[in-house]
Amino acid sequence: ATTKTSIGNFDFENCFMNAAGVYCYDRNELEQLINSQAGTFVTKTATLQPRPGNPEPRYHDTALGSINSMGLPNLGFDYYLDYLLELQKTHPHRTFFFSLVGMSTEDTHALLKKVQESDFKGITELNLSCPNVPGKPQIAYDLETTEKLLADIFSYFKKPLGVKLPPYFDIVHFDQAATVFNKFPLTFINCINSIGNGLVIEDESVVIKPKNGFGGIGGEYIKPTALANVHAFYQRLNPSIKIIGTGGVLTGQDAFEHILCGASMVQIGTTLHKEGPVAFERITNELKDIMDKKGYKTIEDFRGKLKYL
Ligand SMILES: C=Cc1c(C(=O)O)[nH]c(=O)[nH]c1=O
Repeated sequence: ATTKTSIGNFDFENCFMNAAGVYCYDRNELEQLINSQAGTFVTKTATLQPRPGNPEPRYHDTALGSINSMGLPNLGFDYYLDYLLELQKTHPHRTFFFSLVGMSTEDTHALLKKVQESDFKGITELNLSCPNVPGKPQIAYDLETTEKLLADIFSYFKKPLGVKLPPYFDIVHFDQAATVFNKFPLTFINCINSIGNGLVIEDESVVIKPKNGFGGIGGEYIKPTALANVHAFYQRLNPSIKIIGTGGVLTGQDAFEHILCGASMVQIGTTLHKEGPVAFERITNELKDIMDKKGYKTIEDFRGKLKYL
């Protein structure tokens, strides 16, 4: 079996990659992803200026997953663009993802105009779901603002673009969000970002410093919500808009379920943070074993073919 995939006009040798924010802060980490079994990588979400992020401790692993309130620490847009342009010379046959978001609408447009005018040939992931910048709501929970933002963006941005979404929890919200996304030539949507503002307690205390311990939840806790978001949008979106599945992938079986729900690419966050890039080899082999046992040659043999009762 092969776990290769395609998104838009881009082919990838493997349908696994990191989730933005994990193992993608600097060249050192991104190089490890390039040299791993991952089919591609996405950068840490970049802002116009570098950001130190929230006070530490701001990330904590638990038995069933993780909680984080990083606060968008990153080395700044130019750092990541420079590296991505360098990789276009050293790895001309590979396509990488550039995650970004502005701290304001104006910044977001400034960032995307810089990408549009640059020689970047990869895929841009606009993060509409960061839950950890105090005072900043998750953009994609405001569908009116999201529609206006996307309408403005697509008036000038002509390169491949997708959006990173927070989890939705209401069928009507799936309907409303899909109606918005279907209006635009999106290359993909990515479901889901961490489940915002959870709380993890050990003994009598929170485990992270920012926001009195409130943070985005990842890992095993969130797979049912991640699968539901992937499948809800798979059922509703134009087939030209691919779906990246993110959330709760620890094993090949978890990845198999994301693809059954309609995902064309699977991102790994918490498991990558805990296990390191070798996780890609393990999970890829586990998925291939499942496909071989079931007689599936490619992921298209079962993608989206979740059975109902
Ligand atoms: C980009 C900010 C994000 C962060 C963060 O930098 O706090 N954490 C997440 O779980 N998801 C995000 O989208």
